[in-house]
Amino acid sequence: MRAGPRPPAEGAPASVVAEDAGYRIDRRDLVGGVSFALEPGTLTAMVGPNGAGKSTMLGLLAGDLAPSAGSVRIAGRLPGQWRPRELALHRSVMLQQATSNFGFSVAESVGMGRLPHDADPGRDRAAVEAAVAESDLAALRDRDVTTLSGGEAARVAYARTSAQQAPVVLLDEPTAALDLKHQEGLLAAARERRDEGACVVVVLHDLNLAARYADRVLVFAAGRLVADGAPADVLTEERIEAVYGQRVHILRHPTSRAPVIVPAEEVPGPGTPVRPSGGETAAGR
Ligand SMILES: Nc1ncnc2c1ncn2[C@@H]1O[C@H](COP(=O)(O)OP(=O)(O)OP(=O)(O)O)[C@@H](O)[C@H]1O
Repeated sequence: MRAGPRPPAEGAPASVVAEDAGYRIDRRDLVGGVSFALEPGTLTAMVGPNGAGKSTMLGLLAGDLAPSAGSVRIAGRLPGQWRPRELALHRSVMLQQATSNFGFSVAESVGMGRLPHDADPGRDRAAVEAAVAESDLAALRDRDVTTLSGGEAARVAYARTSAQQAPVVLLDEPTAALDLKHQEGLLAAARERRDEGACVVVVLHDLNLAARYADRVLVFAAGRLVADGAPADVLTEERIEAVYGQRVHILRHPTSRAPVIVPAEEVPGPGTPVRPSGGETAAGR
């Protein structure tokens, strides 16, 4: 059994609240006028085109960036009201560029997620073992982290976040480097954290993963929150085209009925002969 976050008490404050939050650099609003409240026991996906402000928003939620307008509260408190270790116990963050800790093994690197906790060898070991198993890292546990592939390193970064067992879990494109099976595994693990009562926020580019795993989708465009709601309500053909400039069709997943988003443009199928644009083929010469 994991000793994860407990379900919230009745009347507990929302896990994270952004109120008219903004972040400005060089007279440009990277994020502006964003408001939402995320409850414990929910999994929220933040989606939107490159440069829309998702990572900046995650940095604000984490308390790593100070808003230049409005406010962001974690469990009712402003970031400045947390001591660093307390904050690390309360929220875990997986950044987009997870760095490798030179000279450490996979198990040691995952164990770093336990640093904010009071050392309790039994509990720490159990948390690390659970996180190693959850991210399918048993066969790699003694490997030097600097020798890992990109996807393996991302799984270690997620496992470290998971071992932290924080009630707020913030993940920035955690599946970007992962193969199909490990993408599903990671989001299923994130959903388990949600079921244990955590507030999970995940930045995703894959709208199909967002549609299948998220309870709620926040769509960002040009630093603004342009849609907020259940995946089927938010991920419509019109909105995706407007936000991404890409025409899509929305199909339905055969079992879950979740939206399945596919680009509208045809591409040649695998059996389609590729004709040379002109002149002779190499074989015909
Ligand atoms: N330190 C900075 N100085 C200037 N501009 C920045 C800085 N950090 C981010 N930006 C810009 O702010 C915008 C939002 O960046 P952000 O990383 O939040 O976007 P994103 O939605 O996460 O994008 P992606 O999907 O490409 O990861 C981008 O245009 C980016 O170039």
